[in-house]
This record gives sequence, structure tokens and C-alpha cells, in this order.
Amino acid sequence: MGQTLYQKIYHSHVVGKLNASTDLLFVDRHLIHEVTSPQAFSGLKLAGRAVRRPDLTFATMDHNVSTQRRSLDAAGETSRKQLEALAANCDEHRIPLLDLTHPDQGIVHVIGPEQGLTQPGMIIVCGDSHTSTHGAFGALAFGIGTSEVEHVLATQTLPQQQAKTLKVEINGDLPAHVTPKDVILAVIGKLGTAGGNGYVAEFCGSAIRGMSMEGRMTLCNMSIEMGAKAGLIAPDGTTFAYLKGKAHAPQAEHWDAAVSYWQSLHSDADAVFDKTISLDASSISPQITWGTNPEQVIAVDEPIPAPESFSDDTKRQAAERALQYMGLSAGQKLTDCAVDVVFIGSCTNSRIEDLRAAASVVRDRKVAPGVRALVVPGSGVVKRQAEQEGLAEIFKQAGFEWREPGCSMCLGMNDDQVAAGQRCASTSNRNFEGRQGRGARTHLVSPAMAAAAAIAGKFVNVARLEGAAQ
Ligand SMILES: CC(C)[C@H](C(=O)O)[C@@H](O)C(=O)O
Ligand code: SF4
Repeated sequence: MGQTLYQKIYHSHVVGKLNASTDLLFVDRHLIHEVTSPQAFSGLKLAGRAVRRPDLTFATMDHNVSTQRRSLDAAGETSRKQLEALAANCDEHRIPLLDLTHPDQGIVHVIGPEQGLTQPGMIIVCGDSHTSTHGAFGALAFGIGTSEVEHVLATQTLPQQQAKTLKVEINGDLPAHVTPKDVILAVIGKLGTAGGNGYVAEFCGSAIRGMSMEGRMTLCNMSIEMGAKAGLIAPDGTTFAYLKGKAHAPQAEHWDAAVSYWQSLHSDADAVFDKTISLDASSISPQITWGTNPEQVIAVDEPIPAPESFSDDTKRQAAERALQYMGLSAGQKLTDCAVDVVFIGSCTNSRIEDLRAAASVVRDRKVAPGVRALVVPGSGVVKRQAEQEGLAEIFKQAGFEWREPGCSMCLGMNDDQVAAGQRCASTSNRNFEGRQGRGARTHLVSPAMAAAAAIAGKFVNVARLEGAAQ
């Protein structure tokens, strides 16, 4: 029987067997940031151990940084301490760090691919759940806990058990204005936030093949939001073209050898998946979440479902509670709801293509009065490119704030928060209670939809925004 892509990568990394079901896997890349690494380094110090492979470990500052000004203390005392600890640990163990003075600093899941650190066939881990993003390159990438971060720092290996395999097949053409963000929200809406529990998902089908690397990253980024351990896409010409020439990508004579290995990284025709779901791309409309988990999602023109429409008790109760928290009622249309804040950013949607999509909606228009709108590029590389392409100017002219790179308003860990009761159109990946600040109400959307909301001052189907570009 053939193997799935996941199984191929898993098996090629086994360096030891710990018991009947647990293997020890070699880790090719360990990415670290300021939030989940300090305790791991303390543990290492207590045990008197060194970092085993500082050359395979890479750090960036992202969660706690201020995107308003480049200073370690700009987002408060706790942030400053964590950022300083990261800098000291990287210095002591000779780990490369993209700090606030580095021109390429940015969100960990944006910088990895950009620097060519993320490559097909690798195992990539990070103390961060959205490490699944890197799966877009055909790497097995997943988030780990702080004690596992310590284990990887000390040994460059990780004990693992094999996950089940889930195939998510998406064929057909996406309608105009429907983006990879809408696709993954629709998949989560169908599968539920627990539907992927215990699985590694592989996305395939003609709609996936047609996506850029940025789009594939958006998709894999949110595979954790359906409970999957990781999301994967087999590498192809699009992947190779993206990687060619990147700083850490294989160079010169190593390139061809790497590509010929990468070409073997796909699920065999006779591989058997434990579960399969499929979706027709042409049936997907722009999506928006109405509740407090990413599964509570609808097409933007649909009415909010009634809690009674859920047959499952837990889901019904979750819907009731979500409506209360969100200040919404069943049957209401989100296109009748005003927005207070628009956030375009996060490791889901802060790459150049996301900013291009948003800018094409914003061009020659103005942010509606009373709406606070910000664009936070995912990295210094994205920021520079957006400035060169004139996108930054389009945003600023329209009344958006144009920021420095970082996680920003994706989560309330820095100086960007949504106030209690305010409604935010956000391109991030989580709409949990309090995620963007205590009492904040988050609606997850694509960059184009967020941009349209900023202009209209309320949620609107970007396809119907008068004279919408694209
Ligand atoms: C802070 C970090 C541990 C967390 C994660 O693991 O995902 C964060 O990035 C998030 O998005 O909630
Ligand atoms: S941008 Fe948001 S989701 Fe991504 S790593 Fe930062 S906090 Fe987590």
C-alpha cells in the first residue's frame, strides 16, 4: 500500500523508537519567539544543557512587540521582559534572531518561508499553534508546548506518535472575490473546530493547485482551527518557484538535487486516508464568522443561524452564548452591522498578496467616518515591498494606519486592542471571546472583505461593493 505525504515525511525522520507507538523524530527547523521560549531556556539552564543545534534554530520577535514604534518597552513591562529574555537567550546560545533592529523582522510564520527556512519534506516545529502554516510547502509543521520546546532545544528531536490522515479535496474554480481565507473558513464551517482532532490534513485538488504560496499558507495556517495537528500541501512548481533564490534555500548545484527530492513528496496514488472530505470551490461565497469560534461562520449574505437549528446540544448552547457575547441575534444579517475597527494583518493574512487584495478594494476610496482601520504587514520584507508597490500609500491616503510588522491586534498581548463591545472585521484566525481585548467582538474575514468593511463602515459582500476592483 502506498504512503500519504504525511507518512513519508514522518517515516523519513524517525531516529529512534521509544515504545510500541512512540517514535523519536529529528527536527529540521526549530522556530522560536518571545512568548513560549523563556521557560524552556530556563529549564535548559537548570539542567546545565546547551542548545544542541543553534544552526537549526531561528528566532524572531513578534507577539509582544509594538507595531506603533520600534522600542522593546513600547508595549509595556511584561512584553519588555519577554523580549529582553529572548534577546539574551539568543545571544548566549548563538541563535540567529530577527530583533526590532533587523530589517526582516516579522511574524514567525511569515519570516520562515520568506527566508527560505521552510522547505518541502522538513519537520518544522515552534511553540506556536499556527506553525501549521509552513505545511503549505509540503513540510510537516506543527505547534509544540513549552516543555517540548525545551526538549527540541536540548536534543533537536521530538517524541511523536503517528496521527491519522485526513484528505481535504477542493476542486473547481473559485468565484471572483472568493479567496483562500474563504475556502478555509468554509472547510472549518463544514468540518467543525474538532473535526480534524487527531488528524494531519492534506489539502489537494485543482483549487489548491491553482493557489499561490501565500494562499496555501492562509489555508494551512487555519488547519489548526479545525483541530488538525497540521495541514499539508504537496510541493509543486509554484512551491519551487517561490523558494528559488531565498536566503536559506538550497543554492547553486544543491538546488536541482533538492527539487528532484521534493518532487517525490506527494501522496502515492494508492495511499489510503483515514477520512476524506471534499468541497466544490465554485460553490464558496465570501465568508464571515458570526460567533466566537471559527466554525460559527456563514456566507456574508446569509442570515445568522438560530441556535435551535443546531441538533447538537453543545453547539446549540455555544451558539446562544456566542450571540449574546457578540451582541447579535438569530436571523439578523451581518451586512446590516456597523464595524468599529478593521484589522488587516496576522500570520493568516499579512503577506504581500493579502495587502494587494485589500489595496485593490481601498484604492481611491476613504475609510468610513468613525472606523479605525489598520494594516500591519507580516514582516519587514512585506512592508518594504508594499511600500515599493505603492500599496502603503493607497492605505494611508484612504485613512488606514500603516504599521510596523508584528502580531498586533490578532491577540491582545501588545499595545493594539479592540475595546469592549466594539466590533472588528479581522483577517486573523481566531474569534474567541476576549481574543482581541476584553469584550471585543471579532468577525473573521478575508483581506478583501475587511477592506470593503472599512470603506462601507459595515460588513458588505466585497463582490457587491460598488465598483469593486478585481
Ligand atoms: C502565544 C502563542 C502561544 C499562541 C499560539 O500558540 O498560537 C498565539 O500565537 C496565538 O495565535 O494564539
Ligand atoms: S499573528 Fe496571531 S495567530 Fe499568528 S502567531 Fe501571532 S498571535 Fe498567533
